[in-house]
Parts: sequence; structure tokens; C-alpha cells
Amino acid sequence: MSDIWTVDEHLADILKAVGPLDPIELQLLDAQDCVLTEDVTAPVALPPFDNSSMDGYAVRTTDIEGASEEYPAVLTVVGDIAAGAGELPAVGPGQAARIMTGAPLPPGAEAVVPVEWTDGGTGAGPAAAMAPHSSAPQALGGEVRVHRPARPRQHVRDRGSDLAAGTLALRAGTVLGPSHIGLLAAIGRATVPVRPRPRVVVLSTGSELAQPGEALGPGQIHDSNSFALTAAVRAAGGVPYRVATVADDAATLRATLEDQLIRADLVLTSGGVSVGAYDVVKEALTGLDDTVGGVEFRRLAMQPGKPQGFGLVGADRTPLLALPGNPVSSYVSFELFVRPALRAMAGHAGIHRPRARARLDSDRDLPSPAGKRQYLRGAHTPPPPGETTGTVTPLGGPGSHLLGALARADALIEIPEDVTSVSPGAELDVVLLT
Ligand SMILES: Nc1nc2c(c(=O)[nH]1)N[C@H]1C(S)=C(S)[C@@H](COP(=O)(O)OP(=O)(O)OC[C@H]3O[C@@H](n4cnc5c(N)ncnc54)[C@H](O)[C@@H]3O)O[C@H]1N2
Ligand code: MOO
Repeated sequence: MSDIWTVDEHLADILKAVGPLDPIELQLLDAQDCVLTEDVTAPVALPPFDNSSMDGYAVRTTDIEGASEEYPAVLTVVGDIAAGAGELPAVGPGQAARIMTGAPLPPGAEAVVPVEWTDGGTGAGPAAAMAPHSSAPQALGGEVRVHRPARPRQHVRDRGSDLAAGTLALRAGTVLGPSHIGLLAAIGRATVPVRPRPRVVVLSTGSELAQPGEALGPGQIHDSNSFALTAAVRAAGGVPYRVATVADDAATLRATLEDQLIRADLVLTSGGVSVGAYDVVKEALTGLDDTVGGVEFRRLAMQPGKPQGFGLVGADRTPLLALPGNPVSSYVSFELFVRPALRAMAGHAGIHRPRARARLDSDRDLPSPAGKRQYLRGAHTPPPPGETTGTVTPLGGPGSHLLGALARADALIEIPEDVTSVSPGAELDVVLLT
């Protein structure tokens, strides 16, 4: 390994050190967006019993053979079955039971005729709806005229027609979305085993940093990195813990870190990793014994994001990524190194942002530093229908302080290490950020 690391070497080194977190059992709604770690079989059939798909009448089909509006079949109504009904009236020859959508099919009945195929028990013409339950006594014990025949099982949802009891409901590896959570609830699961969301402590350093909402003193700037990184952790599916900004003091940083490790699956710091006299992260975490740090600081063949630290710290060997302080550098570093690590820890199969090929939309050549992979910020336009290559327009410039342009970007334009100039119209890889 040379003194300078490539982007790919640094990423591989991080991914080698982080693995999927141990599964935990979570309540259904807490498990949203998490990765299921075991196959789930349905302990019950879905639906659990034969039931009606219509508001209407449960009937024996032979009783209504040949029924028409002119010659309706006249049946005696023996009961009223609501969804959730326990006791069911038996339907004998010449009989029908009023039945609601989702209510169990009563014994003896073979099909359901929708109320619109009947007179609704009124003795008049075709009904548009059922008489309300409050006036049911008039319907019960009375008669219903059925105007159309029905096939056996028509408008009946058979027990187990969705899922048979004992069959696979969801496979391990499923990322639990709303429909999966609905299915788990339907089969009666209250909790499921999933990979937890990685808990990430976000810590920014710098004596020049003021909090948003505070007035800036001379030489001060607002801390934006810890906010951007906290939001990025959440967007990547992690649980962020943003810690108060630490001034440029190595002892304070070490103490803060020791306090925070208890709740961290991963630690992110920003700033203090370069070669300045106050580069506190480097000072605090270099060459320490195992109680706090084994962080290695390296230079990457990359712009932005050249200085990076990575190591495993504390008794639990918690991964720590020390990101550069320049706001664009820390954000780009998050996208390229931290996000894939968090996705791997959460057990996702796809850990990288999608990529696309795009033509450079620019009125001039873009220079790029020799020997470094450059990530410019850009606005991506997908290819028109039938084409495979979209376009990308650079925003701002290469400066690592250009947060305004970053906020307008939806892509990172990747310029390879061996390219020193890109002409308008040239095809490039872009990393899609949305
Ligand atoms: N002589 C050299 N100087 C620098 C080099 C170098 O190789 N030789 N590398 C430059 C590069 S590239 C980067 S990136 C930065 C990295 O610096 P640090 O990680 O040590 O970060 P700081 O010095 O603390 O800050 C850099 C810059 O970013 C601003 N900053 C820091 N934290 C925040 C925050 N939380 N929110 C907003 N802005 C922040 C800080 O004020 C500085 O302007 O080093 C270069 N220098
Ligand atoms: O590499 Mo620094 O990260 O350019 O700004």
C-alpha cells in the first residue's frame, strides 16, 4: 500500500471492518425500513375463514337457478351476519342470510348475491343498498327477492386463498415497507427479527464554530457539518446522536468520545484531520493505546476529501471515521464511505448509491487534478425515452467550501484519476444522490 490511498482502497478497508449488526426483535412499526433476518411463515391462513366479498345475501345456488327480475327467487331471510360475527345462522333450502363484506360465510350457504341483485328485502324493485341494521327486524324473518343466479363460491373469499397456513409470508432479507408491515400484522406478528438501525454519534470539532441561531463573533462560522452529517445519517437509515461541538482541545475530545462510545455503533467526526497546528482529531486519536484509539490518518487520491481517518476505537472496537472539516469534503466523504458502511451494518444488499452515465453539459473544458479522483457537484438530467445517456451540469466549482452549490446538486460528477481535462459532451460516471 503506498502512502496515498485510492478511493477504492479506503472504502474496501472500511467495509472489511464493518459487518451487519446482530439482529434484534422489534415491534412492527419500529422495524419499518429495516432488513428482516429470518423467513416468516404464516401461522394462520389468510383469510382465516371463508367470507363474503360483498354486502348482500348468503344463499344456496340451486335456490336461485334461473332467477330473473321478472321471475325472482323468493327466499326467507334467517339472519343478519356482520363482519366479526361469531354465531352464524345455518342457511337451509329456500333460505338466505343477510351478510356484510368480510363476514363469515354461514353453514349451508354456497355463494353471496350482492344486494344490487336483489330487492334488498323491500318487496320493491332492485335495491341500491342495504337497509340499515337498525331497521333490520323488517328484513329479518321477511323475504328477499333475488333477480340473478350465482355460481357456487361466487363473491366468496376462500379461507387460505391469499396465504395458506404454514407457507412463506416474507423472505429473510426483505426491507420492510408498508405492505410488508401490513402483511405481518395480518398474520398476527407483533414483533420481527431485523438488523437494527446503526446508531451513529456525530461530533464536530473546531474552536471557530458557533451554533445556528447564535450571532457570529469575529472569525466564527456556524457549525454546518454536524447538522448535514446528522441528517445524512438519518437519510441513510441510521439513528444519529449529534453531540455538542467540541473545541480544538485533544483532552476534551478524548473525554467526549469515551462518554459517547456506549451508544455508538459508529462514530463520525468532522474537522481536525489535516496538517494544521490545531488539528485536534488527529492529535487526540493518533498513536493511542487500545482504550481509546487505533485510528489511522491517511491521504486519499481524491478531491474533495483528501485527508481521512479511520479506525476501531474503544473496548468494542467501534468504527470511527474522521472526516475532513471542509463542508463539501465531509458531505462527499459521507456519501462515498460512511453511507455504504451504514447500509452494510443495517444488512442491506445494495449499499451504494445508484450511478449513471451522463454527458457533460458545459460551455468550457473542466480541469481536474492529475492523480486524483475528483467529485464535482452537478445537476443530473436523466436520458430521454429510448436513450441511455443523460446529461450533467456542473454546479459551483471544485472548492470544498461551496455549500450553496452542493445544496442545489443531485449528483456527484466523477472524474477519474488519469483525466486532467474534460471537454463539453464527454461521457462521465455520476453518482446519483436522490
Ligand atoms: N497545508 C495544508 N493545508 C490543508 C491541506 C493540506 O494538505 N495541506 N488540506 C486541505 C484539505 S484538502 C482539507 S479537506 C482541509 C481539512 O481540514 P481539517 O479536516 O483539518 O478541517 P479544519 O481545519 O478543522 O477545517 C477546514 C475548514 O472547514 C471548516 N469547518 C470545519 N468544521 C466545520 C463545521 N462543523 N461546519 C462548517 N465548517 C467547518 C473550517 O472552518 C475550515 O474552513 O484542510 C486543508 N488544508
Ligand atoms: O480534499 Mo479537501 O477535502 O479538498 O477539501
